[in-house]
Amino acid sequence: MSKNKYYKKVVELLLPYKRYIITMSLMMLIITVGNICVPLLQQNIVDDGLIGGDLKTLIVLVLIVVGISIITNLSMLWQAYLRIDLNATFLKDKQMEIFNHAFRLKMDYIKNDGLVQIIKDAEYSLNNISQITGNQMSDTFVQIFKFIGVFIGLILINWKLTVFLLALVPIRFLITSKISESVEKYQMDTILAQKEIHGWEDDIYHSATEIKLWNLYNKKCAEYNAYLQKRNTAVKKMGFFTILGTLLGESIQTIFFNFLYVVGGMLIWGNELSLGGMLAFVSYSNYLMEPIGFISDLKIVLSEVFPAFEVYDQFLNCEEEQSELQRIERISCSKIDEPIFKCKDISYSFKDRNILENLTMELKEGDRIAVVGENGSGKSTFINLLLRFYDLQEGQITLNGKEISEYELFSYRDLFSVIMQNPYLFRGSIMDNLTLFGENEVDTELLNSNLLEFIKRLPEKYNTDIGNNASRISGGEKQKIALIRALASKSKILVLDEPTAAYDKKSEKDFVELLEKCDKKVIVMITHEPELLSFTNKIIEIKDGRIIQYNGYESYLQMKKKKEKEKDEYNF
Ligand SMILES: Nc1ncnc2c1ncn2[C@@H]1O[C@H](COP(=O)(O)OP(=O)(O)OP(=O)(O)O)[C@@H](O)[C@H]1O
Repeated sequence: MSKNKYYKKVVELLLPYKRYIITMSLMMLIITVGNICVPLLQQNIVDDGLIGGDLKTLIVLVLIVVGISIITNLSMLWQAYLRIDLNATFLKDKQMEIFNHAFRLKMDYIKNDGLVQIIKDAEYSLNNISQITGNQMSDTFVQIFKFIGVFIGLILINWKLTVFLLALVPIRFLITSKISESVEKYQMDTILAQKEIHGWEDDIYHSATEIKLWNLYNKKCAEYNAYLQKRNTAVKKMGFFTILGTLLGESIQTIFFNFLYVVGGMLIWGNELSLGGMLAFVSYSNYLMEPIGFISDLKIVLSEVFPAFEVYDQFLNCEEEQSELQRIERISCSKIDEPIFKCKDISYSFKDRNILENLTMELKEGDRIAVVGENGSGKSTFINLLLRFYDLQEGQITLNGKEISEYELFSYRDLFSVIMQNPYLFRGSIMDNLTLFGENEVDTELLNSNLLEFIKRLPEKYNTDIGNNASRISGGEKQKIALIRALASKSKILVLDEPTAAYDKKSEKDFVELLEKCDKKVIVMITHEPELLSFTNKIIEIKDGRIIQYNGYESYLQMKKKKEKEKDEYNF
């Protein structure tokens, strides 16, 4: 992004908060007027009051100065409150933006980086970006107004001294401009190092058990140390250059400030300036120096913000599954009662590796389909295409005659109830998970099913708190709750990926009994369990990217036996 684009971005980001900015500017205007008046009054206090010996004038002038100070301080307080409010509101709005966007991202991004890392990276950039509504930034606006006020005041006292002081501005700007280039570079290094840490942490948080089992604690500590070291090196360099910029600027300022006495003395001796004027000028020149410092340091602050824009923009540019416009334009699936899916010549590959080739098949009411195949043959890939987690690369899938991409995504997904290989249960009670916190109605028949027998043995029954990621119940119990949750939903199609992997034999039988009674119009399951295969009326085997279809378990078994016999004969 070019520098101009960065500045445009700052304006774009602040535009929705213009009411805050206008009110804050009004406050600043009051402060500015105060800053113009006070040095002039100060000059009169010394010249007319102190040196002129007029007590009444002195008291009146002092009271006016005190009054102005009270008004400007109250304005500052109100302005500071608005600034805090703006910063908090900006952060909240942007965090919601991150959450909304992250959850709508295409599955590819989520599978590659993991949602935790995506959100953490974006939030880290946001924290840097939020400096544009933070203290330094809005203080800089205060300082700009202050600068204008004090500048006018000082010009009125003596323009020659003011011009001398202003010669400082280009020198200070040149220094910060050079320094900010280094700050920007090291800020980008810091963000990239932090991204690596987020990815690493995401992996570590999911592998606590393995780390203990394999005694990897020391190794992982060393890895963490190396990552933190890398980030800290960048942070330290960035911090060093930031301070260097400020210190160099302040040193130049001090030199100018001291030489002010020399120039001022010459003007007093030449009768171009009164002593009161000189004293007022010196004390208020500090008010001019402060804004100059602030404004030039702003460049350094922005050089910390700009690299964060880059990373945040990359996040925002990641494609969503469905845009708002698509949501409105697409057809709703809510009226579909009898779904018929036709898959025609579907091919799918990861990079250059073909997974599925010219897959053609049909799913319709009454189908009880098992998808079988070796590990890595593409069973989950097919399910992901059906659920629109992956975009089709070749071929088409139609639902009741229309391409599935023509349907509105959320209502399309409502057609399905899915149990993934490793289902996730939310933190809460068993009942919370069965009803999805009140979203789902679970009828008594399902609640009384044999599969939920285990709940009766729990002291708190359905109110049992299952802990984080169902850590307080067993793997089989978790799968059972996930199944009942799926069966309770009003969806038409049930998709199951190895649904009984953690079941005992009896539970498998209970499971099949339950499926026999369920009202789902289509059931698709990835399984190799004979008990489940015998329940199905169609078996689809994925082999070398292609599919072989069998009309039920019997024909599948016969074909398997035939092939084994042929193999034996060949070997013999
Ligand atoms: N995001 C990905 N990037 C690259 N390759 C992938 C990705 N996801 C899956 N694959 C590969 O695609 C192949 C098919 O994966 P898929 O998960 O569909 O297999 P599967 O038949 O469901 O396997 P399993 O029975 O082991 O669950 C695998 O070899 C896998 O390594």
